[in-house]
Amino acid sequence: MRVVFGAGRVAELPAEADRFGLDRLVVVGTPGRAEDVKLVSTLLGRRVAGHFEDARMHVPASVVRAACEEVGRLGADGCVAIGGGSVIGLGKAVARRTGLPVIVVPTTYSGSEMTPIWGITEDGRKRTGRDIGVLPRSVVYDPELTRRLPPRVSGLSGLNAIAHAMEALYAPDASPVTSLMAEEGTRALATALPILIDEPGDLPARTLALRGSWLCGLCLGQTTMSLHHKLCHILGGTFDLPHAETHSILMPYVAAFNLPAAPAADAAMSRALGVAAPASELARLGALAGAAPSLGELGLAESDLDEVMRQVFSQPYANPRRLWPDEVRGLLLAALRGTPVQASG
Ligand SMILES: NC(=O)C1=CN([C@@H]2O[C@H](COP(=O)(O)OP(=O)(O)OC[C@H]3O[C@@H](n4cnc5c(N)ncnc54)[C@H](O)[C@@H]3O)[C@@H](O)[C@H]2O)C=CC1
Ligand SMILES: O=C(O)/C=C\C(=O)CC(=O)O
Repeated sequence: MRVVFGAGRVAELPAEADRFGLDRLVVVGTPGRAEDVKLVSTLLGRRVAGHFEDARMHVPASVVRAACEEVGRLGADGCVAIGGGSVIGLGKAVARRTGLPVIVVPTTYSGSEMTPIWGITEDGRKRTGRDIGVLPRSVVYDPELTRRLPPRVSGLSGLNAIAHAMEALYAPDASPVTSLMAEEGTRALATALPILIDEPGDLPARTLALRGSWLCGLCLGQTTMSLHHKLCHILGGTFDLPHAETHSILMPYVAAFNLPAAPAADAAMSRALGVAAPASELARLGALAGAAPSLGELGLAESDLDEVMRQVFSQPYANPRRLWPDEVRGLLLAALRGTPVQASG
């Protein structure tokens, strides 16, 4: 995978397309972000065969089918996806179905561009998998493009990236390299996000945050995720809760639950966040970003927890602390009610 990183470097997109011999590209975007699609289309000029601007969160299968039909109708030889994790996810899903390459220009901090993980939602279930074929051929990170990203989207998607790092630190297949990336990615985002919430146009902080999401995304792609990602996956796929906000609300509870069972991860998170109690700091950052105070505020009901629990325990899952149903339900209830997170962890 190639990475082009730096302010103004989106101008190198045509050279990236030429490097792979792509000259019938479909530009993929999301409703409300027509200006991004226009910018990329203008840069790519004659290499653009058409557009598909209907990417949605959690990548509904119906949208994937529609995008693939359009790609086929246009005789495209690849896609350029510009946007957040939802757009990148659609680009990957199209790559998986058509075998065509995708080039990605990320504009949030989800980290998806760095992973071979695809996800598709159908009939109230989100399926995910790993396939090296969906990994973007080239990723163009340009902090200039993120200067008008709203503070809330910056904060919540940045916390989603920190969640990748936290779970990478206690992953069963963590390595010294993934742990270094996780700690440094967390430090970069935890430093940049409060600045961006106050000053969204701050270019050095934008650059630092993109660097952090690059590192955290790599961690996600290279390790096995645990309870936190499992819960968010279920809450997003089955209950349609918003992805990054769900991560932001739940992460402090999972940190308080898991980190005491993973001392090295706990120490790394403490160093990266510059505090003794990472869980409380993650809760503070979530509130600063504008996350709702509880999963209940997002619409999750206590009666939904039976289904969440059924799915969590439907197959074995990696986790540093043994999972007992009453403890997992207790964690979920606390997050659902917005009970103040325990200072431990
Ligand atoms: N497969 C993987 O490795 C991963 C996948 N994901 C997936 O990514 C999705 C969530 O991604 P997010 O980026 O959090 O959300 P998103 O892609 O839905 O974007 C959030 C909002 O930000 C807006 N936005 C994007 N760029 C903007 C800009 N430059 N200026 C102003 N507004 C802008 C979008 O229009 C949207 O309203 C989920 O579907 C999740 O499953 C997330 C992480 C990793
Ligand atoms: O949950 C995450 O942030 C990481 C992976 C995914 O979102 C994959 C997916 O569900 O699309």
